[in-house]
Amino acid sequence: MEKSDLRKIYKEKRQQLSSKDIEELQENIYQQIYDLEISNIKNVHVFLSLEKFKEINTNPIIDYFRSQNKKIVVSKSDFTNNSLTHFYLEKDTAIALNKYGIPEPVNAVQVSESKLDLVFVPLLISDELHYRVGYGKGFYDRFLAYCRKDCKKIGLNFFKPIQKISDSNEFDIALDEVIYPK
Ligand SMILES: Nc1nc2c(c(=O)[nH]1)N(C=O)[C@@H](CNc1ccc(C(=O)N[C@@H](CCC(=O)O)C(=O)O)cc1)CN2
Ligand SMILES: Nc1ncnc2c1ncn2[C@@H]1O[C@H](COP(=O)(O)OP(=O)(O)OP(=O)(O)O)[C@@H](O)[C@H]1O
Repeated sequence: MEKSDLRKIYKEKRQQLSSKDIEELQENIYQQIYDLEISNIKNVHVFLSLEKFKEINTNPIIDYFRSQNKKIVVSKSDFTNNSLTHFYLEKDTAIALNKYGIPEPVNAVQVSESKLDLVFVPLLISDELHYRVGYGKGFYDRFLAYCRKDCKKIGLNFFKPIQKISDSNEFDIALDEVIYPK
């Protein structure tokens, strides 16, 4: 199936999840994250959840990596050119919602993509080759292209990958792994 159809279907499927469904699915995903081997990781990039799209709550993920003495990095989105810039999220960093409802850091220290060791990637659906469909603006394809080759890219989703996204293209960067409830 094509990205545009998949985007519609999985946006809708996510909206249909109840709070109870989400709590259970999230817990399963968190447990898999706590089992990751992270001894060589210093800087972890995490997305700050968009409530209107019922994304997984990443706050427990942030708390976990902080408890393991890892530094957290989050992004600000520029919708004029669909690019992301990245900042350290300290315990006292202020967060504000941008006009799309995405939480973003205020007055934080900028970080280059080359410093990132692990990136958690939001997605609507992925396939068995670990390609993904997002909200369709190409933010993450552009961002991941700047990351180091050995930076680990892990997708998070409530839904099991499908067999194949038929129109993946040369810009699409395959993830190393996708965590979904098992
Ligand atoms: N938490 C989180 N942050 C993220 C992403 C994400 O998937 N999740 N993104 C992943 O790439 C980028 C943001 N992508 C977004 C794309 C569209 C809309 C949005 O509100 N779209 C409106 C229509 C907007 C318009 O074009 O005018 C909509 O769908 O209603 C929000 C975020 C960067 N930050
Ligand atoms: N590195 C890039 N350079 C230039 N254009 C790009 C790049 N990556 C993606 N694009 C373009 O961005 C648009 C959206 O890409 P795509 O449909 O793959 O988005 P998506 O992965 O679903 O969205 P997102 O990454 O925002 O969650 C496409 O037209 C694609 O060609």
